Amino acid sequence: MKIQSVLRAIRNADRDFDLIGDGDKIAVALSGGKDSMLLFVALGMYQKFKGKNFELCGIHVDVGFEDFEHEKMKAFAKQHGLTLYIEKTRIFEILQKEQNLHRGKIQCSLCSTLKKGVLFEKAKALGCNKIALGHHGDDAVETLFLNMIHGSKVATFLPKQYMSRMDMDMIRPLVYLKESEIVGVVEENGIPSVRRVCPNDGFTQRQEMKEFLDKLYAAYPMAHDNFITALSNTKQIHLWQNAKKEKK
Ligand SMILES: Nc1ncnc2c1ncn2[C@@H]1O[C@H](COP(=O)(O)OP(=O)(O)OP(=O)(O)O)[C@@H](O)[C@H]1O
Repeated sequence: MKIQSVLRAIRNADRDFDLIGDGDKIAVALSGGKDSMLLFVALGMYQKFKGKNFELCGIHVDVGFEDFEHEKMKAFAKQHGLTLYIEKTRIFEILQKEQNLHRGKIQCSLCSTLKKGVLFEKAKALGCNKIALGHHGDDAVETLFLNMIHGSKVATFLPKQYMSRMDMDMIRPLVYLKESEIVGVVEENGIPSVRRVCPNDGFTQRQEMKEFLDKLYAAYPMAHDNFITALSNTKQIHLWQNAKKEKK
């Protein structure tokens, strides 16, 4: 896939979900992974589209892992003329505390909450009104299945979500892309990603779900596009109306 196709996918998501407006100041949440690195450069290019007047910067929350390749990330931002802020934290130290461990493992949910707090605060301090995350279509489908399995709910994250507590929108401009398309485009365009250093990496429920869905797509290839399309097919939702439960 060419970078132009990524820009088209971003433009379509922007049009369909009203992601980016005139005068926005957007902070890309940069993990260093392929998705957010691609999002950062692609939004830098999208700024040059006609009628797109918004400011852009990147924020990386440094969790405190040893061996994280900050220099690679900084060099990448510099090469593309993008402004990057790195927020140093002691999140990893907090995660490793005995009382915060779950069955001897650090908790992804706590890590995510702490990172989000730092991210929002920095974005607010910089005067940003939107935070852009690197989630894509496959992430949305995985979230849907994880919510059904573990939370008895048919729900996934939204392409645009207003966070009232912080008075800030979270936007996900890559929702129309699949992970395989992102892998292709970052390879073709030499977009780097940092080495993964989180000890939980590869051992999460999300990773299991990814592997489960890959098997399902191998058996039913059409399911891949259909699942993503189904997420916005709101006219065709048929769920049970339980009058007694709804009264509660
Ligand atoms: N340390 C961080 N600092 C800033 N943003 C982050 C950080 N970690 C995650 N994010 C944001 O949250 C999104 C989802 O997080 P997740 O942990 O799934 O990302 P990842 O798979 O490690 O990397 P990526 O999605 O960038 O390939 C990222 O795309 C990024 O926008």
